[in-house]
Amino acid sequence: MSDLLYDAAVTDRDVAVRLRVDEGETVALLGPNGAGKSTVLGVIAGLVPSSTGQVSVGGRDLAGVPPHLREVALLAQEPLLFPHLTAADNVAFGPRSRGVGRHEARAAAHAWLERVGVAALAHRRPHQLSGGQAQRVAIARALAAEPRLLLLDEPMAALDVDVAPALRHLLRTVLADRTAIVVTHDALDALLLADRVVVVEAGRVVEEGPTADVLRRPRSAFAARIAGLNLVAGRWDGEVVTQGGIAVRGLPSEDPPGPGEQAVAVFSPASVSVFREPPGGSPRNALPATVTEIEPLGDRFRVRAVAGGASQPVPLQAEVTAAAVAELGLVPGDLVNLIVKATEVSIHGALRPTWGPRGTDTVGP
Ligand SMILES: Nc1ncnc2c1ncn2[C@@H]1O[C@H](COP(=O)(O)OP(=O)(O)OP(=O)(O)O)[C@@H](O)[C@H]1O
Repeated sequence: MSDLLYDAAVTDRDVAVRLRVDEGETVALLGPNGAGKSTVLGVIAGLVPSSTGQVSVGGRDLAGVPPHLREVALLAQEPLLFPHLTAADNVAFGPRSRGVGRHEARAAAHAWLERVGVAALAHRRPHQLSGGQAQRVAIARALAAEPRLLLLDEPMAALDVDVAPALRHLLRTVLADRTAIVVTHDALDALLLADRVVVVEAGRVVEEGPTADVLRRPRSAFAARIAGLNLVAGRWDGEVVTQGGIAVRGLPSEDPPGPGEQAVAVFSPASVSVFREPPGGSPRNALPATVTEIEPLGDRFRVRAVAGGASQPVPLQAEVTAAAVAELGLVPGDLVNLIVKATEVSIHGALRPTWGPRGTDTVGP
């Protein structure tokens, strides 16, 4: 069932977008600067007036509904906490404004702070928190309001790279069963947080689809710039093993899969080289595959190939120099070995329901 139906235009910004988010689904909104992503979130949250169209959440038309009555919470890049309130009071603010009693609101605030890992900081004010801690408090505050729809506007953009992985892990857990839209410039965020991707360019939707499909075979210029990743899904057994028996070693991320659990190996085509023969005794991954397509990509070539045979195909791609293509004399149909170092492969536990439950080799719907 659809939870958000959005079909609205903001004429003076030339942003006209149609968007649907189903109950429990997380959609990543991708696009270049100025594409209109924040405008869409602003319209949903009631902060930017739309010129025409309609927005409904849970079947309720939001026309004329003030922001605080929309059951929508917006988490911005900057935590935007109330500076004069403690972390706990910031989080209790939502329940309090819904009429929840002081005692109960405090208890709820502490439970949320606990859940996001900063219960020990409940009495601090925002200026006594690091960027990552403040963003955790902001997540707790957004969730404590019990929104029907959660909007996240590049929630990790303002954070140091070393705190982003832990926060991404937290968001994965938080978003697993929630209706949400996350604006991001990061392919990995889209992959790990979202079921579906909608790409906006110059105020219009140019592409949408299941995250893994869009990232693997992007059709819009923007998606192509951030994506084109190799994704191999399977069972975790010290390496990711597909149903077809392909095994990929790599570095487990902050979300390591448990033994026997579903996992996904992610690596860039640029880290893959193509050989006719497998290099003997090498610690690298060597994936036998059949070349399906060779396309020019600026001064390089993208070699598309399929590993795992016809019954369990795993599409893969390598980005190689023109010299390498010429030297190997590559043509579609050739049998090759795709070589990638384990250190270039990141391994993630497959939490999202779109990954794995059907036991498929490839990531997809
Ligand atoms: N407050 C505003 N008043 C008028 N026009 C605005 C305002 N904010 C943004 N715009 C314009 O609306 C269009 C969409 O901007 P928006 O901020 O929604 O894009 P975005 O995709 O969120 O970009 P970014 O990735 O840079 O945050 C742009 O042309 C922008 O210049």
